[in-house]
Amino acid sequence: MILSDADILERLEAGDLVVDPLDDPELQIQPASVDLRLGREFLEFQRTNIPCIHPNSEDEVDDYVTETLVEDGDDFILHPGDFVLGTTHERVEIPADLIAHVEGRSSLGRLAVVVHATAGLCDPGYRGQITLELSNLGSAPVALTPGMRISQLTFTELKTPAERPYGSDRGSKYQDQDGPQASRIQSDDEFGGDQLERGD
Ligand SMILES: Nc1ccn([C@H]2C[C@H](O)[C@@H](COP(=O)(O)OP(=O)(O)OP(=O)(O)O)O2)c(=O)n1
Repeated sequence: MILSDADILERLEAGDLVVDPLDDPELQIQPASVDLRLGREFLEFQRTNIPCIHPNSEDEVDDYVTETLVEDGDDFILHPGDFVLGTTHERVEIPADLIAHVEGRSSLGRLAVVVHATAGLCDPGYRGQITLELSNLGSAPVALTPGMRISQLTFTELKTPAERPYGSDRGSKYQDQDGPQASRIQSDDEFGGDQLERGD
């Protein structure tokens, strides 16, 4: 079951679902979603000196990105073909019996701005800001202004609460992230590895 505006408000008031700060609930709470605003930090991949990003490399992906902080009154210009990481201004806490989906807003989609290139799921138990995978599929640069409503979160109730919510497990490498977080895929190995053995 997907939560409606009334359900979302009820869960926010109960305090187990958190969207913080929610400065303008009337504007941000939509019929079945919550609009989230763009934060001011961005991570961009350096285009030089990267031989290849290898998930099994010892190098952290953080070594390959540069951070930009957009000052008050400034915009971040997303050029055609660019891919950058941004962040929601809001921090969320998803209770164990809900899963949240990060969706783009139609108004930005119509400008060819995609908010999550692939991953758009916030696990039950997840806490933190949400890293946005921003790309511009169009042919015109688009100005992104910190504070603009950039994405929306929908919430689906699980049949039963997760037994091992995000954060209780040995993975959970993005729990409590603050600002855009580059991929930590390299730490997959220490959590059991994703490689097949010969004969698998
Ligand atoms: N666009 C997104 C999608 C997800 N998340 C956050 C919320 C998720 O609960 C958490 C982990 O997402 P995934 O499970 O998709 O990521 P991984 O499987 O790579 O990480 P892990 O091994 O930690 O589960 O990251 C985010 O910040 N931005």
